[in-house]
Amino acid sequence: MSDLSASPCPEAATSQTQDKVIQLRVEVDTAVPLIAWLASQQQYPRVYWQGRDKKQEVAAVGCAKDFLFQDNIDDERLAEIYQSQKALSTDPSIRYYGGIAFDRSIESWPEFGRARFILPRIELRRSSELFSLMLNLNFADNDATTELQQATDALKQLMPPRPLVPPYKVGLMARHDKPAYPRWEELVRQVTDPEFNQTVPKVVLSRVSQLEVNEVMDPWMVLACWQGRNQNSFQFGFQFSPDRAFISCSPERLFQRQDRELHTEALAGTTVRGLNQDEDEMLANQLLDDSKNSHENQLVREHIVDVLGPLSEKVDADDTPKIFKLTHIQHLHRDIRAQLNPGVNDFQLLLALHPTPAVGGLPRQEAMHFIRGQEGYLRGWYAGACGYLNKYESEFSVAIRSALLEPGRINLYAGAGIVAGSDPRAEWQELENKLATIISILIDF
Ligand SMILES: C=C(O[C@H]1C=CC=C(C(=O)O)[C@@H]1O)C(=O)O
Ligand SMILES: [Mg+2]
Repeated sequence: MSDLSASPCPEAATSQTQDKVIQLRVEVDTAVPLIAWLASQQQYPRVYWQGRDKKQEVAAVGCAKDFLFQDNIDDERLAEIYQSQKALSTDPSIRYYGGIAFDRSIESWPEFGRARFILPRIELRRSSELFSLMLNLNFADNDATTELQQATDALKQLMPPRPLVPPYKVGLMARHDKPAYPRWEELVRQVTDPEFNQTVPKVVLSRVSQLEVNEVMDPWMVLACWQGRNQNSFQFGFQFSPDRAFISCSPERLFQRQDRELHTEALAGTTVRGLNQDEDEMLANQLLDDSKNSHENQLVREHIVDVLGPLSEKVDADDTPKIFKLTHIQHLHRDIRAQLNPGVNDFQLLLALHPTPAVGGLPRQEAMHFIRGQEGYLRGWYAGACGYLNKYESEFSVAIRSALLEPGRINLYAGAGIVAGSDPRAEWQELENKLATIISILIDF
């Protein structure tokens, strides 16, 4: 790492290229525990990302460029800004990390905004077994001397990784669910009412469970434990200031794009895991045969195929669902692949695909309208889309199984797809099942 701290000089940075945004890289010859490294840094923002296949892992600190859309956001403008930012560099390795809120037409959480993307100042990336340290320089907004001074300062502030304190349970003082059960029951009844359901066949209702705690939790320690107990998921976190962090251990891919090849999926329909292999198998078979759960998944598949059609040369989706297993629950899952039309960009994909009927509903606008008016709390980045983009590849996960950590409070989010045949009690229990992994980490019971 000392190589890099010594190297940023204006000549090295600007002479070889006309690019305004450039990245300097050095290989790191020892394995670094990335979450522990991130937890010991003192700079903000702090970002962590690990893909579901575990091939790519990133910890990033500081920022060389920050796009925050706090009050309002015009999707076309967002796409334009990204296109012009992309034009500032020819380096395929430069990535912007960030997320969009579930509902960009209403207010979102402070700091996170309706959308926020950053070009980190420093990234530590693992690609399979190889580690590298990247320094991003942005000469579009700063003169060379100022930019290099800021970059050098950021490098000097880097700290070595400290071992994370072993898991401990928090002292829980109170828990508040919003909506609480009586309201939940009312909402499920409204959505399953035949007249409503005829025009709006699916609404994904959700709940925030606010845990009042008397300790300061290190979000990165919580994420590291969560990661240890939920291997089959994306893991990511965004902390823009010391007081708030959004972390997620989500099984759901919104999309992965490599050049024009797109992978997405329909993940919806849920049951618990069995206590032994036979019971687990039986539950999986019941899930595959269950009409309510099949309908939940089928609606997602159909919608994704429909919206990808105009953007793609070819779309291909699994006809029958498979089982996708997590630690405490199992889902129905269908793979969907597409060959995109030339020129389709990531923001077009984000806007077309998000929110999928696995987190919003169908028809999208009517379901969103219902959620906005009735759910009774602000989803913010829960069920939003988080990930990274660059010229040739991008990946986004749907930010479910997520938590917002604030001083004295942990907000846990869970939702369930409500369709004809949904029972309020069973769907409430499904929310609980979806929180089982994180609750088992946080609380002694
Ligand atoms: C909305 C969530 O889950 C979605 C993803 C998989 C299964 C789901 C379900 O069976 O209801 C949901 O559509 C959540 O976990 O908050
Ligand atoms: Mg469900």
